[in-house]
Amino acid sequence: MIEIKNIEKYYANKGVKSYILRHVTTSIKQGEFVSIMGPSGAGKSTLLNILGLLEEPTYGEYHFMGEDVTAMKERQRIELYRNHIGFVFQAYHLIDEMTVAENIEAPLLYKKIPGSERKSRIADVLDRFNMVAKKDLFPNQLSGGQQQLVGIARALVAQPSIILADEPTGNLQSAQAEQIMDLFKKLNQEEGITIVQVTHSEKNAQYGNRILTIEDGVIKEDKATRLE
Ligand SMILES: Nc1ncnc2c1ncn2[C@@H]1O[C@H](COP(=O)(O)OP(=O)(O)OP(=O)(O)O)[C@@H](O)[C@H]1O
Repeated sequence: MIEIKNIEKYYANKGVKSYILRHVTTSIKQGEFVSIMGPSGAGKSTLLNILGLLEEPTYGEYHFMGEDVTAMKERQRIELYRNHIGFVFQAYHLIDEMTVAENIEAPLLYKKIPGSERKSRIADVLDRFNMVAKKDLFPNQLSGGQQQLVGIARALVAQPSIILADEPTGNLQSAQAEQIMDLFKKLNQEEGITIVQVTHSEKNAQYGNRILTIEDGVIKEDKATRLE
């Protein structure tokens, strides 16, 4: 599903290049649940953003679902993102002026899904996440865990092939974090949705099947998680 080869990313400042990622080569198959770990500043979010088509690498090849992303025009990349990628952010990134239902609806409007289908898809995810009673509330009327559930519902409603999550439980208390991780595991195991998350938590990483460790922009280790 994902193949990256020799990805490099640097920022040039006054002629001096600071490398964020160097020679990153890996592949992720459909149905995997991968955790990206490593010290602060190692380049984890940068890699996730590149995988999620939110940032471009300076060099290297990226094939997403068989398509050469680096050769694409911006419009094509946006289209690919809308059709296949659900991104979940640590700080939720919900729109404060929109209700829960409206936030969840937003990606469907971009995809030009007709009104009746939008309604039924929103009803489905609200039901599934036990949030029907909260649908007309605004994000600031919800707990952090509930806001992240809305963030995940918004990512899922567009029926993505992959969910990319950047420290999805970073702002949550442990009980809420466990609920989110259980949900990811279920989505992965029961619905076959590919998941890639950045996490600082070894415990969260164990929910997945593989851990990629990045240090100083380089993949240091690529191993399977403990079998349960
Ligand atoms: N626009 C930019 N210009 C210059 N440097 C940048 C820019 N964006 C990110 N960086 C640098 O890239 C490095 C890697 O950042 P990144 O957010 O990918 O790390 P991370 O491993 O996710 O860290 P954390 O765990 O703290 O979130 C950091 O040192 C950061 O300062």
